[in-house]
Amino acid sequence: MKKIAVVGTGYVGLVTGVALSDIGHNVTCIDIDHEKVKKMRDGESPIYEPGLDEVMTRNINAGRLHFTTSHEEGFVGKDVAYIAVGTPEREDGTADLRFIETVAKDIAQNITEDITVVTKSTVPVGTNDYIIGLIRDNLAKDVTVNIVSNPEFLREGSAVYDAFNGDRIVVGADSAEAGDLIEEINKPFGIPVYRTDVRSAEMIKYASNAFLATKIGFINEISNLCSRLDANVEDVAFGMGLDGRIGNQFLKAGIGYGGSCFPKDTSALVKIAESVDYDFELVKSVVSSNKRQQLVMVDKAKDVIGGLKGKTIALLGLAFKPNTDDMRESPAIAISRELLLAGADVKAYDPIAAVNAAHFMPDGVEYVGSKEEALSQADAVIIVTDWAEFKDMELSVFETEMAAPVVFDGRNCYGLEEVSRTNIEYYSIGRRPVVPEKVRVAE
Ligand SMILES: NC(=O)C1=CN([C@@H]2O[C@H](COP(=O)(O)OP(=O)(O)OC[C@H]3O[C@@H](n4cnc5c(N)ncnc54)[C@H](O)[C@@H]3O)[C@@H](O)[C@H]2O)C=CC1
Ligand SMILES: O=C(O)[C@H]1O[C@H](OP(=O)(O)OP(=O)(O)OC[C@H]2O[C@@H](n3ccc(=O)[nH]c3=O)[C@H](O)[C@@H]2O)[C@H](O)[C@@H](O)[C@@H]1O
Repeated sequence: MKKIAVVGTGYVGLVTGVALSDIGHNVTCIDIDHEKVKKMRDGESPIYEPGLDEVMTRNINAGRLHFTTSHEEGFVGKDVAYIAVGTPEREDGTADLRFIETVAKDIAQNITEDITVVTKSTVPVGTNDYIIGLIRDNLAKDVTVNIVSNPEFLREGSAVYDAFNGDRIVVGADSAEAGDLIEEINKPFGIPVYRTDVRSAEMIKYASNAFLATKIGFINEISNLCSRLDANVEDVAFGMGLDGRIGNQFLKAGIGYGGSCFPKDTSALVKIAESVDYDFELVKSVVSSNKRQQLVMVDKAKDVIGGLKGKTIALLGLAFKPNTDDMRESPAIAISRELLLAGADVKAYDPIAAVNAAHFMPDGVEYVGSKEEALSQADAVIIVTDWAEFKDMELSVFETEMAAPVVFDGRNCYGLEEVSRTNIEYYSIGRRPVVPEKVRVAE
């Protein structure tokens, strides 16, 4: 059992702290946000993440999980300090290391004995070298500090599951002793540990996210061809995925990826490349392809319903993916902006993310409390997020609530056969449209 501090209690820090306490370590999570810390002390997670409250409460009650806003208190007597603060995108696309730098100085000023610092945050190659220098230069006491890069691969919405069932744990260390310590700490997870040097570990994180983003971007481009060539992207992806070299994951075509990581990490990788005079053309085109993809359903709606001015468009789902309240870089933002710009009224519903959404979405969007309310009086609906509430609902809801249901499904939630048995005019990603007989006749 080790004594561990985790700095930053966002999606990564909180889940890391909770998981490390669950395997027996004594963990103190530090955050500067007093509101968050108050909630967490009461066993309430400040983020929506399935299963998190339960594991959190279990470990608080067992006396292994603590929360504080005080760096002084948080670092005292710790063997290890994990850094899990944000590294958001700057205006120019580079990663903003401000929060990391502050934490490095806080660590230097407050540690009382030898410590290993572990960087969980996603940081450009070379950052760990810079951070350890910053810590050593600012030390208040004569102690030894080592650094380990331990990038995180969890997905939002399944973060707790991923923490206990990841494919690998990457430990990048230039000091064998520090690497051994972090490997030992993680042993109870039973997840394979891959040891490498610090810089390679930093690159593994960016390369993994950029690769997954490329895979999504690729199938999205294929879906746009399928639409034009009357092929079915779901069948194409399935057929491709049967090849073990390709694999069937991350081949779901849709309205582009969003979230706090793929967009910022692809931009940062382009900038990392530029910093060493390399033009990373492939990732640059993934970034621009994704921006275009986020608007494919809006473009389709413009064509199909004859312009958007004065039309009411319902949005089902706002979060960038289901099972999260995270709105960062959600396609819903670009979609709403474009709809409003074209003169449409936008009525939006999300089962969980609506409160958060208001901070990210353009002004002028009306938020409603149910899918029925969003659909009633709408001229058309765009499905943005594939929440189970939408995927599993009876299609008759569209017919009951809308006078003439026109559905633009950005997540391919429904089978074409099933839709064909209804009166819904239906457009999805990379599949043929379904237009009921009476609409065709009227046209
Ligand atoms: N969100 C995700 O799914 C994943 C994120 N990552 C990476 O992990 C890092 C963290 O991401 P998130 O958890 O999404 O961030 P977040 O933005 O949700 O949380 C960051 C937290 O750090 C706190 N904080 C900021 N400065 C602090 C300081 N000086 N002392 C203590 N607390 C401080 C903030 O109050 C906030 O609660 C980023 O580098 C991100 O790229 C990596 C894998 C998955
Ligand atoms: O670095 C990170 O923050 C994390 O980024 C992603 O996780 P996350 O963004 O939480 O969610 P994903 O499930 O990867 O989905 C990202 C976006 O891609 C979209 N997506 C995903 C898969 C797919 O086949 N098609 C597709 O359009 C989703 O709808 C969503 O908008 C990675 O999957 C994690 O491994 C990584 O740790």
